[in-house]
Amino acid sequence: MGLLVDGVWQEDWYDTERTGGRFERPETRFRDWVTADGRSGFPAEPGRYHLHVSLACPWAHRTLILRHLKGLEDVIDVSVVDPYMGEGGWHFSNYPGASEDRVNGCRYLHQVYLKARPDYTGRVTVPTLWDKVAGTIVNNESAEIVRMLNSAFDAFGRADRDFYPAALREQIDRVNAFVYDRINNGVYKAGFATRQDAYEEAVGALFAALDELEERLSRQPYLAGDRVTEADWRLFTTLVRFDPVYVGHFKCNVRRLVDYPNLWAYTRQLYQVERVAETVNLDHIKRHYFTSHPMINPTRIIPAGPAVDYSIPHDRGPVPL
Ligand SMILES: N[C@@H](CCC(=O)N[C@@H](CS)C(=O)NCC(=O)O)C(=O)O
Repeated sequence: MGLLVDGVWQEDWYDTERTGGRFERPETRFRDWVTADGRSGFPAEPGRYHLHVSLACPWAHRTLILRHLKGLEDVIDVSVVDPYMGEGGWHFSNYPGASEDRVNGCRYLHQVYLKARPDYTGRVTVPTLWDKVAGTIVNNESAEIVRMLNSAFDAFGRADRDFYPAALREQIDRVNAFVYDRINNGVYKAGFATRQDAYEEAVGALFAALDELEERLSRQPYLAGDRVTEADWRLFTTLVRFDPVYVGHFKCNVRRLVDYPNLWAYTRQLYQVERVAETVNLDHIKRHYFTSHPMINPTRIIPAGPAVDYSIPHDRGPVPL
């Protein structure tokens, strides 16, 4: 666990002392865009871009789901890091489900960052979108990568599927902001808090938000209305980790996902969409969280349960894509 400072790797965790025990997520640094017309300098082309992901990571998981649903598996290839993030940070290995770095042959993800920017200062995170032609990271912000996958590669993928439709953008942006702050990042704010009041603030906001969405999903099928959008996939990757990891490891235990009838059925509904289940690797998910945060789980023991069956039928109907 650590970060790069002026191109040098340092073992260091987030300094929550500075922020009253609160976890504050730093801004991501690589923010260029792949576009269909290439005016950004990064034209969409099959085989040119590569994703470095962790199957454990909810942010990277969003990009894998969009890549799959947009039919881009043969257009954008992927390298998968080992679930254990220890000294040196994320690394590539032959652990089942992980891979080598298929583009640069690096052992550590931080070496990929250094190839892009030799004097880089900042965290070394997944996902990253790598450009093989320019030899650099285009973007390492999942929310933006998801948007690129949704439209920039339409000449090569499922242009008929749109998860950010113009008519719903305002609703999507609004619900994304709420879900990001209170739920996606909310579980991290609870889990990485180092003071009681910071934890209580985060966990209270998290469960108030889940209660609100539980009620919303009793009235409408998806977060932005009648059709599934990126907002749903962004929430899904946190919900699918909730009972196996966040309830215990991040102390988000006021209620479990399975205690929310609508959210639980909705999670199963999204899980059961064509081959989305293949993007969910519970071994990587549990192994990563329980072994990589020794300040939370110093024994690194991975709990045996809970048994959560996402394939149980639900009554919310098939998802129109
Ligand atoms: N804002 C980024 C966050 C990505 C992120 O924090 N990924 C985590 C894994 S779940 C990571 O790589 N953490 C390593 C670190 O913070 O050192 C995004 O959405 O892409």
